[in-house]
Amino acid sequence: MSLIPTLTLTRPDDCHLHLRDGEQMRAVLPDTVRRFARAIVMPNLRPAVVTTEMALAYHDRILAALPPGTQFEPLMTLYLTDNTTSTEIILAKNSGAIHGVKYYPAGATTNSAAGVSDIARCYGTLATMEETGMPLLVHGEVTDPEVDVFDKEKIFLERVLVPVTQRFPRLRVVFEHITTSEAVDFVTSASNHIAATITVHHMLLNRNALFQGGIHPHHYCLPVLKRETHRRKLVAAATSGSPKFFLGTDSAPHSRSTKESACGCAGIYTAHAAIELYAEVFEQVGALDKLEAFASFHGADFYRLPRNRDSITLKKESWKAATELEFGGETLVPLRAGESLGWKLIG
Ligand SMILES: NC(=O)N[C@@H](CC(=O)O)C(=O)O
Ligand SMILES: [Zn+2]
Ligand SMILES: [Zn+2]
Repeated sequence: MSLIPTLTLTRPDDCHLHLRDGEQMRAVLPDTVRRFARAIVMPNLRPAVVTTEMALAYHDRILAALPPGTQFEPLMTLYLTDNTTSTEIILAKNSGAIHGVKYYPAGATTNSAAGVSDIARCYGTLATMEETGMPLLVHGEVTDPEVDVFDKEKIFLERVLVPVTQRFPRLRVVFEHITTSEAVDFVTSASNHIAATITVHHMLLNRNALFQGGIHPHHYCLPVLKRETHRRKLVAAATSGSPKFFLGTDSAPHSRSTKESACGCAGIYTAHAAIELYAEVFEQVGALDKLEAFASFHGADFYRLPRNRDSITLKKESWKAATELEFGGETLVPLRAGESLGWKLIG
């Protein structure tokens, strides 16, 4: 009998993932496929994935890029714009391949220029989403330049999300990559069809990580890292066992040159060690027994998908993350580059 602890889980799903496209997608996809059965794939390509037809074409490009002999189901999303029609929502719903519609406030994050200028313009579309049960996936930050960058999520909640959920009380909503204690409280007390994803980087790092001994572009993402009190609240929510919180890495690859720049891109790459890093967070608070539900059950249940049937196994063994990874002719720097991790994927 081995004395080294192992952890076997139902194979998890990543409910918030950026796969990019082309050669870049081909470079990062194997990391996700090794760990996850399915992922909710974000539509913020250039050009944005605004129609069902574009989403289905992207779906097929992902399948064509899978490493031979592997199984993976991309769960597609549409990119909401001021001009998204109810007809498009119904087409998306009927396709069976599109599982959510992503709301980026215009200018809030990477490739959000084509996003929504004023959510009131989308009320007709939201009504159709409410009727058809199509989830609204939300990047919840205001773009008002007078709002402090660390308050953008909290103010979005007050100004936009609370009013929208009151106006459309049956609308299914995923508040993506939440970072604040206010967001945790809102989701906890909201109705059952309002849920949230939590990234591993927002649970591992507080905002000091941006400035430790100098500026760290590879710790820059949106929403930006928050103070320690918020980090703790996210860990408590993720490990609480509540079905409203589930795994969404928001793994967001950018090349080294676009991150290490005078105006660096937002996004942290975690797909190379995603479930291993979540295991580290859950272990730190003595909640490894809550990891499987958070990673493998709550997201599937929210999206009304069958739970996965196969499993993955992690072993308590130290290994070093690569210092950089190939990224379609360039390189990218993953989280923990060149540093140790305590859990290793073994099958
Ligand atoms: N999270 C990020 O910092 N970046 C994401 C976009 C997003 O999820 O907001 C990206 O596409 O790079
Ligand atoms: Zn986002
Ligand atoms: Zn994202």
